[in-house]
Amino acid sequence: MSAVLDLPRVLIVDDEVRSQDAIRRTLDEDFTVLTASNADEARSQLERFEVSVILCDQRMPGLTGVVFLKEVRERWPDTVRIVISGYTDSEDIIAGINDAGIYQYILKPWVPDHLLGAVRTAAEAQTLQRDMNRLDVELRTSTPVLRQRAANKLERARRVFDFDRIERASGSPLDGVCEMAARVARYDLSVLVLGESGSGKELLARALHYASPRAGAPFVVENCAAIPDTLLESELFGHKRGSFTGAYEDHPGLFQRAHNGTVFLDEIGETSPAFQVRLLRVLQEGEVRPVGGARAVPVDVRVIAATHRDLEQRVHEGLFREDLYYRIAGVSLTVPPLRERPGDIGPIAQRLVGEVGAELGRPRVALSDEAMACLMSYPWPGNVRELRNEIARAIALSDAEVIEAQAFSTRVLHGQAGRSAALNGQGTPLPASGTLGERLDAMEAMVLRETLLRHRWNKTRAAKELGLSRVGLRGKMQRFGLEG
Ligand SMILES: Nc1ncnc2c1ncn2[C@@H]1O[C@H](COP(=O)(O)OP(=O)(O)OP(=O)(O)O)[C@@H](O)[C@H]1O
Repeated sequence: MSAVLDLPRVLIVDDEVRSQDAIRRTLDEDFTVLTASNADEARSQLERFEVSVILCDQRMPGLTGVVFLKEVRERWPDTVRIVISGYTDSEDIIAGINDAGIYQYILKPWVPDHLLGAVRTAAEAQTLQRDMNRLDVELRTSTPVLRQRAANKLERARRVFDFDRIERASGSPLDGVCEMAARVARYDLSVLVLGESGSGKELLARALHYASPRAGAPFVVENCAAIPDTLLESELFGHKRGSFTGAYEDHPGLFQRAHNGTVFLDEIGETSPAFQVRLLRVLQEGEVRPVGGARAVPVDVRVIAATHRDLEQRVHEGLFREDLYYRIAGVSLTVPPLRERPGDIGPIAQRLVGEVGAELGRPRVALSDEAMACLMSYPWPGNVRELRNEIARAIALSDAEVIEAQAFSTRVLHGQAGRSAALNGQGTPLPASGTLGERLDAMEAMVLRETLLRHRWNKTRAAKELGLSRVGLRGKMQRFGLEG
């Protein structure tokens, strides 16, 4: 470990000691570097130290980096997550970008300056988030200068998480939802956000928090479906040292960390009856009793809960406590699924291209008109999250700065096929006129391009799939002007 202990901590998880050393040498001057060779070692480092950034190799003994980082997101949400991977792992990683909340992925062989820059930016992002969480304390206890600084930071956070951050077309059904959320923000009512998975419930809850008088105190998120009951209780209400195996020290719990702020309880509909009783008691009494603790601790939080279920129906079925339902559903807001507001797809896609492009180091990428039309005609069962994943995938798989529709997955192209007579059964646009030879040529060019895209322009693999020799494939690529 580096000698200077007050530098931000970075944890490298890699089973190859030589890679660990190379990364350590790159980061050593700016960070306190910790290392782990496997998930168990990484967990014990995370339990012992506050880690700003975790850099995890995608290939780990027993599990993938992305799977491990999902766990890190749930248990240590403040640690910014970066994955380092080989070229061939990118599909897996793109699929996990949202689930594991990966801040960035870095391809091997990495360039030292690039790696250092990425980790510095990640550490700054973590500091900003942590600062925002501490604003409340600063505002209440510090000198006028510090108070002013804290107020400025809060103003910045308010701008970042403003309702305008929720992209939508003018006249979108979301206008009414945001208006209502902005109105209830100033009153200390509990709010229940309903909507399909990936539709933007958390984004709405965050905007509501930052528009509320509690904005200076933390906004903390717990996904109630992600962890088993007993862990959920200790996550939310805390635990005392020794209260169960693995409880090595006192742990304050999210309700305490969110004191004066907002707790966002995602997927509340998935909680067990036993947990619902405990949560109800906390909300009624305004105090939490850590697992294994004798004393209750007073907490003042606003609860925003969310679910993709019909919670009223679950109450009728006896699966959700009625008294808890009325506690958490002071006001209900519904985020409509993306397919019910197709006008929003365009503005959201534009924003996501900008955001994801910047994250992947491709700030100038844009969508072709045809690609945009393709996105707009797909029903998006996974809502904005699916749209974001699709855009991330297309950017990563395409070398060009203008993303064409062919860079999308066949699922999305296929969705377009269902609604357009000009498309064949593969979802590939066919020329509407021309001789049979010309139309077959156009189709052949599309099949070649689609296959090459999927194999990231690896000619050996594309030729193998198509039953061609490499030379044969190269000849066809030249004929159709395809370049990789
Ligand atoms: N209107 C929007 N404008 C821009 N980004 C959006 C919008 N809606 C959602 N997103 C983005 O889509 C992703 C999913 O949104 P979010 O996490 O808020 O959905 P959710 O409904 O809470 O999902 P889940 O219930 O599965 O947790 C996030 O990256 C979010 O920033």
